[in-house]
Parts: sequence; structure tokens; C-alpha cells
Amino acid sequence: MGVKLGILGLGTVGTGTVQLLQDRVGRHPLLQEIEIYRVGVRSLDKPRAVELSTEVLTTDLDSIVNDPAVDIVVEVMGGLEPARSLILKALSNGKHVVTANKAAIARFGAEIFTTANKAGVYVMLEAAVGGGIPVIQPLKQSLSVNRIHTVTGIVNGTTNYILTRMQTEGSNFSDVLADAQRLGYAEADPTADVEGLDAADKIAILASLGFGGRINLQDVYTEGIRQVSKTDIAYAEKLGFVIKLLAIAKRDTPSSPLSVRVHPTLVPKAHPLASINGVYNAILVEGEPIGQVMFFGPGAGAGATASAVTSDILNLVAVLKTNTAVANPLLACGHQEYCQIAPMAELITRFYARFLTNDQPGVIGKLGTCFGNYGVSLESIVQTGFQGELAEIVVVTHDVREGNFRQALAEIRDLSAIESIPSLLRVL
Ligand SMILES: NC(=O)C1=CN([C@@H]2O[C@H](COP(=O)(O)OP(=O)(O)OC[C@H]3O[C@@H](n4cnc5c(N)ncnc54)[C@H](OP(=O)(O)O)[C@@H]3O)[C@@H](O)[C@H]2O)C=CC1
Ligand SMILES: N[C@@H](CC=O)C(=O)O
Ligand code: NA
Repeated sequence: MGVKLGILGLGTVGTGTVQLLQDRVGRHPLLQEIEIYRVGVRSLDKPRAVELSTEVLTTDLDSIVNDPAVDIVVEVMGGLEPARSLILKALSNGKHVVTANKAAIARFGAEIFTTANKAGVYVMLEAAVGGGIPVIQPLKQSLSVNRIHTVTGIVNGTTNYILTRMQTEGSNFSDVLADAQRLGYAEADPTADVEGLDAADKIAILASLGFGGRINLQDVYTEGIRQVSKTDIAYAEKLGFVIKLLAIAKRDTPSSPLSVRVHPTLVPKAHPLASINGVYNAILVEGEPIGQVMFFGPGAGAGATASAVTSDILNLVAVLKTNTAVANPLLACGHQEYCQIAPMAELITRFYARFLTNDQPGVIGKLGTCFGNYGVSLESIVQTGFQGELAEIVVVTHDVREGNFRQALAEIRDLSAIESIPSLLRVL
């Protein structure tokens, strides 16, 4: 007898998944065991890119998660509610769940995994981070014996696509965002992409897997890309950097608190993440004894994400076929404790800052003195251009404690020569 799927959602990812499941030739033979039994949508009148018989489509999503015949629920509808309640009901009803919903997992992971463990079923989420890139299962399985110390990722396809086109074509932010939406990369509300919230959800999930504890999403420091200007992209280029939205989780020693953050970052051009462009994502995992390993691939889009969703489905079909009574600890979520997160003031990082100043003699000296007062040492300081009457000074620091840098900035803001500080970015 076939394994029956109840799919919640038939948008970009749902449609890609159904297309993949309906086109089996040359793929894994276990696909033949799968039956698309029910598909839940909001509107029955919408034209669909896939053919499904009328009794398969329904707007009653509760009836799918409560149907005893459904073995696996595939949640690709997105959003927080009703996605959360439907996932919880499916699990309580003894169904395995596959989800692409990083927003729900990052917020409700604790209750979702507790419910799954109680019911003896699995929640699979490969599509939730890095789209088609296999990164969840490698962290859970292939890398699980490593002591991870850093996970650094470009994990949002939309923002990487926007930054890449701003950099290579000098394109305008809102035009490129519209393209990313048209291509199916962006979230239903693209604010989540642009403000860094989607990347924060994803790094919370990766950190949880890499560091073996739950992450409180409120502890993840998050900045988006709205403030990244063409001017900064051009300065970064001159200084030997590209600007990327990085999601970083780092722990210096196994007993120190974790730093988890998302912000636009100047990445040295020689760094492996500097060349990840367009909708591509990459996740660089560093640990002991592995050293460095980088996962790279398409981070969003129908086909890529469907590949991840369907591989999770296949894993579950294999589980159902082998009918094990004991949960596989490499597929289940085992940790219950929350990780301790370090405050941003304690972060050690380099900074890039751009100042607009009155063109007076001695301004550079005054900046240097303020930085020196707080132990901030400068790697470079350049005055390259003018914006109208105002001189533009760009500074890159050496590694500094973020708290000290902020104190120096507060003093600099009070200098009469300083008109404004339009940009402040961290440097990898
Ligand atoms: N797009 C991408 O590249 C990626 C997306 N994801 C994640 O996958 C999930 C789905 O994304 P995507 O496919 O882009 O989203 P879409 O907006 O394209 O599709 C959402 C689908 O869910 C249905 N739906 C939404 N809310 C309801 C509801 N309340 N009741 C019934 N049906 C509902 C919609 O129905 P209808 O069609 O009738 O409107 C639609 O078919 C999200 O969690 C997203 O974060 C993850 C990786 C990549
Ligand atoms: N909106 C997301 C989709 C994949 O998770 C992105 O742009 O990365
Ligand atoms: Na993935």
C-alpha cells in the first residue's frame, strides 16, 4: 500500500513538490510508493500549474491533518497560524511532518518537537534553511560528531539576489525586490527577507542543530539590508570587500556563551562567501576535527526547495517501510535546554563606518583620538570624496569589542565637525 501525503499549500514550493512527485522517471524508486492523497489550498478557483483530481484539492486543511488515512503531512503553506496549529494537530494524530516553514520552527520549535517526540513521529525541515542545499541532515547526521564553533551563512536568497544586482548592475533596491518576488524567492511578506528576520529564523535553526540547544529567537541580534546604500557598496569594493547579509553563530569554547546574529557585513573578496551571488546560499561550518566545510546551492525557488521537501518525504517513507518501534536519534530532535546567548556589546568584530564631516582641518585627528580613548585601533582611515559641502571619511577598524566601539561613536557624534554617520557595518 502507498504512503499517503496530505500537502498543505500549493504555491511556489507546493507546486514544485507536486511536479517532482508526479515526474518519477529516473529518480529514486521509493517515489513510486507515494500517493498525493490530499492537497489543501485557500482558493479552489485559482488556476494551478499541476493537474490534480478535484477530490484531492480541498480548502478544509483540518480535514487533512485529522484524516486517519494520511501518513505524512507536508506543510508548505507558510505563515505562523494556522500553520502552527495544523502541524501540532498532525503530530498529535501520529503523522510525520515535513515542513519548509522556518518562521514556525524558529518560534514554536520547542512545542512542535516536544509534541513530535511524545507522539513518536518526526518533523523534517531540510527545506527550511538554504532551500535546496542539504544542510539540516548533514548537521544532524554527517557532522554530528564534530565540536562546532562557527556557522556562517548567506541564508536568504532574496537579499543575496538584491545585493548582488545592486553591486553588479548598480540596480535600484525596489526594482530588484520586485524581480525577486516575481521569481518566487521572496516570502509572502518580503519584509521578513529584507529586514533579516528570515535569516534570523534560519540561523536560530542552524545554531540549535550545530550547538545542541534551543535558541530563543529574541536573543538573535538582527539587522536587514535596507540601510545598505550604493555608496557603501562602492566604498566596500574599493577597500577589497563585498557586502553580504551574513547570519553567524559562534562559540569560542564549549563553555562560553553563543553569539547569534544577522547583519550586513563587509566580506573580504578572498573569503569563500564573497563569491556567493544571486539567489545562491552558502553555509560555512567550522568545527573540530573537520576544519571547514561549506554547503553551497540554490537557496530559494520552486525546484530547489521541492528537492529538499521531497528528500525529507523519502526519508520518512523509508522509516514507514522499515517500521521501527524506536525513534532514530539522528532524525529526531533530542535537545531540551536553551543555549546561553552573549550580548552584542561583548562581540569582537571589525567595523566599517562612514562619516560626513565639515571639511575642517584636524577632523581625522579628532576621530583617531576618540577611537583611541576606547582602545579602538584603526586598520584604515580614508577621506575620498565629498557629498555637497561635506567631506566623507571612511574608517575600517581592527578587531574591537563592540561595546567599546559604540562608546567611541557616542563621543564622535558629539564632535562639532561631525555632521552624521550614515553607515555602520561590521566586517568579517
Ligand atoms: N519560495 C521559496 O523559494 C521558499 C519557501 N520556503 C517556505 O515554504 C513555505 C511556502 O512558501 P511558498 O510556496 O513560497 O508560498 P506561497 O505563498 O507561494 O504558497 C502558499 C500556499 O499555501 C496556501 N495557503 C496559505 N495560507 C493558507 C490558509 N490559511 N489556508 C489554506 N491554504 C493556505 C496558498 O493557497 P492558494 O494557492 O489557494 O493561495 C498557497 O497555495 C513558506 O514557509 C516559505 O517560507 C522555504 C524555502 C524556499
Ligand atoms: N524567502 C526565502 C525563501 C527561502 O527560504 C529566501 O529568499 O531565502
Ligand atoms: Na536545505
